Amino acid sequence: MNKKIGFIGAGSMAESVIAGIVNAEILPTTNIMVTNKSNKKRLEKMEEDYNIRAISDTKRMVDACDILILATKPHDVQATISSIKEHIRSEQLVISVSAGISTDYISSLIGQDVSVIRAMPNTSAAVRQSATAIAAGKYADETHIKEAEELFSTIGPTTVVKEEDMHTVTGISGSGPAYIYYLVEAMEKAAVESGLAEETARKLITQTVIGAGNMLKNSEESAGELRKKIMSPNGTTQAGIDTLKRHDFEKIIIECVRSARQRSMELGERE
Ligand SMILES: NC(=O)C1=CN([C@@H]2O[C@H](COP(=O)(O)OP(=O)(O)OC[C@H]3O[C@@H](n4cnc5c(N)ncnc54)[C@H](O)[C@@H]3O)[C@@H](O)[C@H]2O)C=CC1
Ligand SMILES: O=C(O)[C@@H]1CCC=N1
Repeated sequence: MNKKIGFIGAGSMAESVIAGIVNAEILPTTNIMVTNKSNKKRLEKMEEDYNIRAISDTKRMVDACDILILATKPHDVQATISSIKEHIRSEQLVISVSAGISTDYISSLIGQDVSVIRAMPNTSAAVRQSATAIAAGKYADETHIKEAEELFSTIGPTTVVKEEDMHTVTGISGSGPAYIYYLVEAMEKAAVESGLAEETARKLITQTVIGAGNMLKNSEESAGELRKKIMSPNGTTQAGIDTLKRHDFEKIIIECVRSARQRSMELGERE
C-alpha cells in the first residue's frame, strides 16, 4: 500500500492501530500522520516512538492524506468533522472506529458522497490480537473494504459485517475483552481469598484463558461441547457450573451484551 493515512485522535485505539501498521511494515512510517485536540506532548511521543508524523494542524493533515481514520470519542465526532469538512475530498476514504456512529451520519456531517467505512476493533490490538469487524457505508465499495481490511489485519483478524450488525458486534467483541477481564478479576479474588498467592493465581488463570481461547480457535467442537468435556459427572466443574446456573449466569451475560448493544445504539442517536 502506498497511501497516506491520517489519524484524527491520538488516543489508545489510534495508537494500537498505528503500532500494528508500523510493525507490519505495509507502508513507510512517514506516510502515517496523527493529530489530536490538545495534548502536544502525546503527539511528539508518538512521533518519536513510531517514526510517524505528528501534525498539530488537523486541516493540513486532512489535505495531505488519502485515508482518514476517525478515532475520537463518539461525542467528539460532530465537532471534529465540522472543523475539517471543507478539507475533505470526495476521493478520500474515511474510516471511523467510533462506537455507535453510523456511516450515514458521518456522510451527512461531511456533506459529500465520500466513502465511509466503520470499523470496530478491540484493545487486544495492542498485542495484534484484535477481533475487528468492518462495515461499508453506502458510498464505499469493494476496494475500500479491501483497504480497510489491509490496515486492520495488521492488528488481528478482520470480519466484514453488515452495518446494521455493528451495534451487536460492539456488544460482543468491542467491549468483550472487558467481560473476560472482569471474570478474571473475580477468579483471582476467589483464589486469593482461598489462600493462593496473587502471582500464582494470575499466572494460572491467564494461561487458562489463553488455553481456552486457543481451544475455541483450533478445535472443531463448539464452546458447549468443549465445556461438557471438562464436566465429569458430579465432579468439580459440574459443582462450579451448577452454581453459575443457579445464579442465572447465561441470562446475566445475555443482558450484559444487550446493554452494551443498546448503549452503542444510544451513542449513535445523537445523529
Ligand atoms: N477503547 C476501546 O476499547 C475501543 C474504542 N473504540 C472507539 O475508539 C474511539 C477512540 O477511543 P479511545 O482511543 O479509547 O479514546 P481516547 O479518549 O483515548 O482518544 C480520543 C482522541 O481524540 C482526540 N480528539 C478529540 N477531538 C478531536 C478533534 N476535534 N480533533 C482531533 N482530535 C480530537 C483526543 O485529543 C484524543 O487524542 C472511540 O470512539 C471509541 O468508541 C472502538 C473500539 C474499542
Ligand atoms: O466502551 C466503549 O464505548 C468502547 C467501544 C467498544 C469498547 N470500548
